[in-house]
Amino acid sequence: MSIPTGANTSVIIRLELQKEKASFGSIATTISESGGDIVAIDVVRTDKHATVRDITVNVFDAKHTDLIVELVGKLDGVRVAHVSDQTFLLHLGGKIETNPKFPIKNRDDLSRVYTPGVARICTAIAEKPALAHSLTIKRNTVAVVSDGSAVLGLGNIGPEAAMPVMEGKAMLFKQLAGVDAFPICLATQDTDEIVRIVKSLSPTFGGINLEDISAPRCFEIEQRLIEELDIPVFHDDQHGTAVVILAGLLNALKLTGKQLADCKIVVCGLGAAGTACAKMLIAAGAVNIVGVDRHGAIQRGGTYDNPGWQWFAEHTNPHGETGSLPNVIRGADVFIGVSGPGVLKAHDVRNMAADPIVFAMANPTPEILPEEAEPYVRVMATGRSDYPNQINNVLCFPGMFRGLLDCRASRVTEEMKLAAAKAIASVVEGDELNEYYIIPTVFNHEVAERVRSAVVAAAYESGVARKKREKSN
Ligand SMILES: NC(=O)c1ccc[n+]([C@@H]2O[C@H](COP(=O)([O-])OP(=O)(O)OC[C@H]3O[C@@H](n4cnc5c(N)ncnc54)[C@H](O)[C@@H]3O)[C@@H](O)[C@H]2O)c1
Ligand SMILES: O=C(O)C[C@H](O)C(=O)O
Ligand SMILES: [Mg+2]
Repeated sequence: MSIPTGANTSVIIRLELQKEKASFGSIATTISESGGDIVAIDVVRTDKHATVRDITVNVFDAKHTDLIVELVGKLDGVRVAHVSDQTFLLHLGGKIETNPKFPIKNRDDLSRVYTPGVARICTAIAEKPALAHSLTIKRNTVAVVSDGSAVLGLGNIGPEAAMPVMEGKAMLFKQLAGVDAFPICLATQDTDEIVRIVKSLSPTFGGINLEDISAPRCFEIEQRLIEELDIPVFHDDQHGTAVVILAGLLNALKLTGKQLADCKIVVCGLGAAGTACAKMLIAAGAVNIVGVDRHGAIQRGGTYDNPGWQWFAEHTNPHGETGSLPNVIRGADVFIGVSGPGVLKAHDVRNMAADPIVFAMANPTPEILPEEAEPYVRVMATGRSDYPNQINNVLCFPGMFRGLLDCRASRVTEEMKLAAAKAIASVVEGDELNEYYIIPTVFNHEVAERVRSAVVAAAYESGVARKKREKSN
């Protein structure tokens, strides 16, 4: 397969050009010869002798920007006045805000939304707490809670640095499924304290989306919150990721004609995402999974302190494979990476079975770049939006919570997750399915809607929906 590579971000380079000396042709050539893609040119001002232009250029990273700026700055009659990064610009002041549903226009309105009218609503809820679902934001609002301990693949970068990711998730909740989500980043990584804080916050919310909390603490935090709260709790990096991986794999296997039960699947990175993904694949029928972390493969029958790794020791590696990733990847049909950048090498992919499937999902930098895997791989996916086949939990969490909130489910069930995976896979149908299109894009409106319907149906079947089922005609 041949994979188009994408630029990562765009910068605006402000140039001052001396009309007599500078040639715009040579600027454009310099930028494009150094791999930059000019997407817009705006004239800022111009006079008899000089012109100032903003050139918007798609670039790969900061180093690439520096190279382009250096080369352009050396051209005759050109001065680089300023460089701004579009991604930073769009984060100025954060990405979300609160908006009232209607304006308070007069005293009458004021006395309804606020004192004294609001007191009647408070009293009604105090007498019947279930009314919070109909008379407050609870029924449409989700907390996106992180402690900043496993932010993307960037690691333990802390709560302030986690905020942009959580704000981004909140935007996606709203845009894709109409769910109001609040980013909440906590200044603690203590399990007991996180459980206590989230429980205390829960009256405001209809659901809790845990995000970027590292393994193994994430397992206990999620489990305790599920047991102690009456609203659904969902650790996105575990279950959202597992759902989308299964969806992508079901479709990729259709292309290769292989059966899940016959495949050797190597999962690399046995944290939140890797553990949940292996559990889900086994629930869906996988038999031969080998889990690998930094120290190598998890041994069948071994003893591990980490509860996730202990699960691998009890349920995976049926043939007792040993060694590091280059050893166990031999003959594998599928590689699933949820570890860190650059872990998988091209020669590892060459040693896989025929028609290898590689899901390199570490963010922002995958285990292997598509262009490196290209000569050897049959189906390739990453977690990023700038390559084909984006396998990212954003395909799951908006529709999942839309469904949970719509039927007032008390918790997330295994049946819901499996149904959600099948729903996502079903969006790519028939002839549409090919190596570059195994999974729908984030912008396909069918995705959240199908996931929502699948989750609601599964909630009623398993008896966890608390809203009366609406009669269908
Ligand atoms: N595409 C998606 O939707 C998606 C979803 C969740 C997580 N992820 C990515 O998966 C990665 C892990 O996320 P997580 O939430 O499970 O984090 P985590 O901290 O819970 O687990 C990460 C695990 O990977 C292991 N690891 C790190 N580097 C490794 C290496 N070089 N070789 C082998 N193992 C290694 C760690 O030891 C740890 O066990 C991150 O890069 C994250 O961005 C992607
Ligand atoms: O945030 C993402 O893009 C996906 C995932 O939740 C991750 O942690 O990498
Ligand atoms: Mg995450």
